[in-house]
Amino acid sequence: MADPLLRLKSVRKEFAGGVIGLDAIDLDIAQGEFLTLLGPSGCGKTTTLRVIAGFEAPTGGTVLLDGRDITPLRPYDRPVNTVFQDYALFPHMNVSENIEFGLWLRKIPPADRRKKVAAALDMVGMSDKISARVTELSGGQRQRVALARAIVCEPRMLLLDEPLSALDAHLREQMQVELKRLQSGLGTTFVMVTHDQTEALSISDRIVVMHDGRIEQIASPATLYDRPATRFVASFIGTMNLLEARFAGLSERMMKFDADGLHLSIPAAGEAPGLGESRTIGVRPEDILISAVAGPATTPARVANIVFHGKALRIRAVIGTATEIVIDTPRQGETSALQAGTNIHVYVRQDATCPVLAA
Ligand SMILES: Nc1ncnc2c1ncn2[C@@H]1O[C@H](COP(=O)(O)OP(=O)(O)OP(=O)(O)O)[C@@H](O)[C@H]1O
Repeated sequence: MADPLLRLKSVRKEFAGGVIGLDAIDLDIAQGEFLTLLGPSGCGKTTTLRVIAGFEAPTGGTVLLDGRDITPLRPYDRPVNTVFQDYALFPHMNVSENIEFGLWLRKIPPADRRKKVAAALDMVGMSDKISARVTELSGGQRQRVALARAIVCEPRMLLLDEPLSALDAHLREQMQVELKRLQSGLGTTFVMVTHDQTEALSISDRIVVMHDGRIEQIASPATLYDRPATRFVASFIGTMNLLEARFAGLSERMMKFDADGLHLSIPAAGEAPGLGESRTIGVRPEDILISAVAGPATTPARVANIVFHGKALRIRAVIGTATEIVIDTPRQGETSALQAGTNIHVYVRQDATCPVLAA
């Protein structure tokens, strides 16, 4: 990436008692991107955000903004603003006063303050609530006021810590769309923390998957889904069959693998393993297809159980010696007649992207 807006260079955070919050993180964030920090509880997402904001001083490494070392700067001296999980609005102030507060601190003249407050409220669709008390607002409305307050000072970067976690599922989905629209409209760099992979996949330009204070992979949502680099990422993003497969030879630039009878075909890249050598290969449940009849590429399987998922069925089946696989199949015709114990034939979709996974 040429000249990132923000660069974390070997950033390390060791807390009192020797807990490693961040273990030498390197991360470049581009101007104007929507970047999400994703990972399980305790992986270091919030610590990363707090280090960028300046609330937490790293115990090693540097934070650069536009190439300038901002590591020693206090939060309020950074052109960065944070939207907190609980919104942190001032309950004794009305909507307009909440939004205006930061402008007042920066000694912006009253007429300009009013204009900026009106523009920020307009951006979040809350112009009609300018004089409302924040205690009278719904969760979604408070979230919008918190966003307006954060963008009104035109930060270079907006940091969002689980900003939608207090909202119910329906409103959350609606706010995801609004957040993305707001970010593209402003062209401001957004860095968001979430542990919700669906949210991360639907909203982000790039996702940083974290695990144990380290970065496992940084990629676009589609790349993370199609080509997870490690077992951790593969099992964290969506559902993935992690199959131990033996290399069975090269054919027409494809590497053939056998996973307990299931045939896998992967474009040859790099050095091929030795014959019989084993690799972990990821196969998405929707890439395993069911056939009523046996064919040269199919593998016999026995249905173990079926879970109804609305328009799809999730089938657990057993192949080979005792390998369990998960299959997602549309609910239609013959599949709706399947039940536990049914013998079926399965094969992997030809155009499936089956990543070879690192440990
Ligand atoms: N102030 C602190 N003192 C000691 N340890 C801390 C402190 N803050 C965070 N940690 C530890 O650092 C690690 C990373 O914490 P962090 O809050 O960044 O994780 P997270 O990914 O944001 O988790 P969550 O999704 O639960 O908020 C955890 O092991 C946590 O217990």
